Amino acid sequence: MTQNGTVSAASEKAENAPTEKEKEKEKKRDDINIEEMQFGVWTFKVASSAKSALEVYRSEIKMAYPLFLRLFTDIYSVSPTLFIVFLACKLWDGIEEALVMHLSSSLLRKIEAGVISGVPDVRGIVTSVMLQLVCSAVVSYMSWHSQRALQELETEVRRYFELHLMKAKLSKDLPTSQEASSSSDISAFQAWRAFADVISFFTEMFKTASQLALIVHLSRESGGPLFALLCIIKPIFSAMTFRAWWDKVCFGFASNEDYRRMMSLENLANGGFRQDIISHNLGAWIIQEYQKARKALSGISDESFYSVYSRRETPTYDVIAKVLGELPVAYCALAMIFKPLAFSVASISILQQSALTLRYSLETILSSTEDFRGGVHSIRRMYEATEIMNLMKDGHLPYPQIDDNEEWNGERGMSFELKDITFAYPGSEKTTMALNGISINIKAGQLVVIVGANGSGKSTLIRILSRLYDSTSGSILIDGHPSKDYHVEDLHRATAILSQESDIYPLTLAENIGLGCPERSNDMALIEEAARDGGAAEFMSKLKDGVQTTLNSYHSYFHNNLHGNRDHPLYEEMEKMKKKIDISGGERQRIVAARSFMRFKSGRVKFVAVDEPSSALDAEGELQLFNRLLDVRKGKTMVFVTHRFGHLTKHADLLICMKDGLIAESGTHQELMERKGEYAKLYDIQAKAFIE
Ligand SMILES: Nc1ncnc2c1ncn2[C@@H]1O[C@H](COP(=O)(O)OP(=O)(O)OP(=O)(O)O)[C@@H](O)[C@H]1O
Repeated sequence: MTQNGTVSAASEKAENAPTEKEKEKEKKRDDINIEEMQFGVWTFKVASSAKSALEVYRSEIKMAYPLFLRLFTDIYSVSPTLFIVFLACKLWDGIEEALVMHLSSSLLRKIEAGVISGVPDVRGIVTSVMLQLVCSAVVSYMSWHSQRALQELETEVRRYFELHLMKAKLSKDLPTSQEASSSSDISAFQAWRAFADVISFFTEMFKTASQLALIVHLSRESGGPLFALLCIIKPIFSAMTFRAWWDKVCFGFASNEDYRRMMSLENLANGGFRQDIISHNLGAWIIQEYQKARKALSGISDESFYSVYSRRETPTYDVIAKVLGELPVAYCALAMIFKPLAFSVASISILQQSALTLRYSLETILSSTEDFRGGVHSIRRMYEATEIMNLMKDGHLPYPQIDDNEEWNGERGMSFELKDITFAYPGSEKTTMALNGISINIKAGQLVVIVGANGSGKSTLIRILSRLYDSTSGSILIDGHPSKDYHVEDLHRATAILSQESDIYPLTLAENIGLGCPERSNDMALIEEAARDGGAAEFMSKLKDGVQTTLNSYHSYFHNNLHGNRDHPLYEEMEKMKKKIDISGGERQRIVAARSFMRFKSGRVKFVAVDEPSSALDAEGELQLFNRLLDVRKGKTMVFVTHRFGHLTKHADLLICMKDGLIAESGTHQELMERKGEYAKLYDIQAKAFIE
């Protein structure tokens, strides 16, 4: 007893002990200070790190390094040549300005010397001019190449990541796709932008370094490093003192009640409430309440939070920054006074220009650190999106276990044994389970009808049987083996789901039906047969393009100067493109039903799950659909979920009546009617509707 107690206490302690991940998260939290500030109607929460800015950058770059390596390797693999050309162009971009300036400076000096001495160095000037011309030609040539390489690489990279992201999305199972953490809105374009931002950041760094080197070189005889320092002092000062929100981790919200009331009233006036405002005469009341709130707000700023946050209370910083910006000029002037021979007008002008360019580059770097961080974050999200692990574990057994063809053509459907099944939807905030202890046996080839009130768990049970979800607890045997042991794809291949949730794909109607059996999706004869079985053939024959009609077809177009020119042939063409073809709800359900009949043509289906697929069908259409489904039931287990079960009761081997996630009753129609319980009640309500 004592021993047991000790063991269980120890294991409980171990269970409650924080994991490495939790510890790391906790440590990160400890490193963050959150400061709350109030600006006008806004409350700001600004996070700052307990670490120094340098430490934060260092750790961010360290963490980003493997990501860069991976991204660069991926992009290199997409197109090595383009990648190298692109990097070479960016490298050139980094030194181009410094080189051009260096050449200009050398030419200017020679010209100046010629002007002063009256004897120009013709050879030197001609060489410098030639060099400058060659350099300009190379700059234009490289810039053209850079643009082309950029566009071509962008197209290639976007296609590559689009495919990767699409593959990742398509391989997610249903529970995983419903997890908030698995839903990523990252697109291939964003991934490219992130790459471009990161590269631009590094290019700008390189540019700054090369300009800095040029300045040190140009002013080497007159205290180069000091001059270089004076050039960068202003942007560094501005970056350190400017209160900008974009490089902060912050969260701001309108906390002033009067302001929020004003905004709600404005939304009421602007939103889609016209009918109520007119019929209830709300106009005057809205204006009166708005004015009241406005008055209460008087004296409190409701400017955008971006501008109130970055506004300075005193001009001190601006004055200091301006003065610091003039330091390079002051330095040149002083140096000229004390060391007149060390300077020429040309070198001063070049130094001035270099100082300005350097300052601009530095400011660009400092203001784009957030873009850089954003880029790293997007790259991380993109790789995470392609690496989500499915929540449902795949099994190792093929399905069906019996591999002789006779069984496939055959006599048996799928059998199910469910024991104590409970299920809650991933992320659901409900306090009750969707299924709450279901035990039931469905024999191979049986026809089962599930009835019950809204929300009683019928569709959920169908989803569990079809292995779209795994149960939270309990066990399911399919053909005698635990369902989790089978390959999920094999089970899905052996299952046909005809559900209220299925809809029309943005493809041709023929493809909509043909995709029930992708291997035979081009077989028009089969598609037409499936269309007849699903009751879709007749209405499709009346469409102008018949089975080749596409609903919700993808269109992308642009126009210019066409508005107000309605007689223009291009306007008519554009309008034609805008027109949409639509079909009724019942016709949609017929196409979806035809898709299921197409699925049966694969000859592999052993389980048919029919979940209320006839809600929009007319009475005749519904009867025909059920009869055609019954006609193909040989070799298949069929489970129907329906509120209108009258047609099916006489065919059903088993009726299940559900209530609050539980099986309230099960048995044959006769047995359940005799019991006079929930099923009998539902049946009588339907029957009475016809008698009375
Ligand atoms: N995707 C989902 N996420 C979270 N909860 C869900 C989801 N789908 C259904 N539920 C909840 O699970 C419970 C069972 O729903 P289910 O759809 O199985 O009921 P049903 O008997 O088929 O209802 P109906 O007759 O209205 O189709 C309900 O409480 C419902 O709100």
